[in-house]
Amino acid sequence: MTLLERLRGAVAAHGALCAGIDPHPALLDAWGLGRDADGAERLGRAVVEAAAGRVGVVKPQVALFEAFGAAGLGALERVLADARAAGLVVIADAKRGDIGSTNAGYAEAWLTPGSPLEADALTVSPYLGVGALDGLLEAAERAGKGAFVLAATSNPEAAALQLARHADGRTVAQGVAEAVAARNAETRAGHGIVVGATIDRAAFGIASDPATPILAPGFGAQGARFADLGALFPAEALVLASASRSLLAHGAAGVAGAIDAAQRELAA
Ligand SMILES: O=c1ccn([C@@H]2O[C@H](COP(=O)(O)O)[C@@H](O)[C@H]2O)c(=O)[nH]1
Repeated sequence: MTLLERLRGAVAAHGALCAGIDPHPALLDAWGLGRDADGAERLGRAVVEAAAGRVGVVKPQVALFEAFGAAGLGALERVLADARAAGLVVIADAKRGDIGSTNAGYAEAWLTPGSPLEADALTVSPYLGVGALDGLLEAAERAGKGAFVLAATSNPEAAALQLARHADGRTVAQGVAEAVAARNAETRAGHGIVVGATIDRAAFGIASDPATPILAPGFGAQGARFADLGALFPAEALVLASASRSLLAHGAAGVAGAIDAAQRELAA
C-alpha cells in the first residue's frame, strides 16, 4: 500500500486532524513531567493513547526528543513504535535534507522497515535542491512510505526565501510543489508537501493536486482556525490539519477532549 492510500484511508476514517506530539519544556512542566527523556516519552505515549481511534495521523516533533540526546531518541523510538502499533500513520517531523549521498542515511534511519526510528513519512527540506531528495524519495517508495517536502512553511520568516521567484516567474515554493506533484504523477506514491495554514497559498502560486497530500501546520497555537479548513484549502485536496500545542495545553487528561473538539470544528 502506498502512503497516499494509507493517508486517504486514515482521513476517511478519522478526519483531517493530525495530532502533533511536541514535548516542549513548558508542556512537560504543565503535565507535571520532568524536563527529560522520560517526561518526553510519557507525554508522547499518552498522546498516542488518546489519539488512537480519534485521529488517523500523528506527527512527533523530533527536535524536542533529540534535545535529550541518546535517551531522547530512545524515548522517541518507543513513541514511534506505540503509534505504529496503534495503527496511526506516523509523520516524523525531523525536517531532514542534505546532499544526495547523505540523504540516503536519513532514508535508512526513518523510512526503512524494521529500523529503530521507523516512521511512515518524514518531513524533508528541499533547500539543497529538490533533486537531492531523489534517492530518499525512491527509498521511501520502495518501502511504501513517503516524504513531506517543505514548500511554503507556516512561519513568517520563510516568506522571503519561499516567495523568491525563478526566472520563469514561479515562486520557489511553487517550484517545490510542482516537482513533488510531477513525481507523484509518475509513481502514485503520495509524497506530500508542507503548506502552512497561516499563509496566503495563492500568493505562493501553490495549486492543489489531489494526489499530493498537504501537511498544513499552523492550526491552533499559530492562529489558523480549525473551522476555516474549508476556506483555506480546496475540497479536493487531501489536507492534514496539524496542531500541537493547542491540543496538548490542558495536560494528559485534556488531550482526548481537545482532539475531539478540534475534530468537531474541522468537520463543521
Ligand atoms: O511549516 C511548518 C512546518 C512544521 N511545523 C511544525 O508543526 C508543529 C506546530 O506546532 P504548534 O504547537 O501547533 O504551533 C511544530 O512541531 C512545528 O515544528 C510548523 O509549525 N510549520
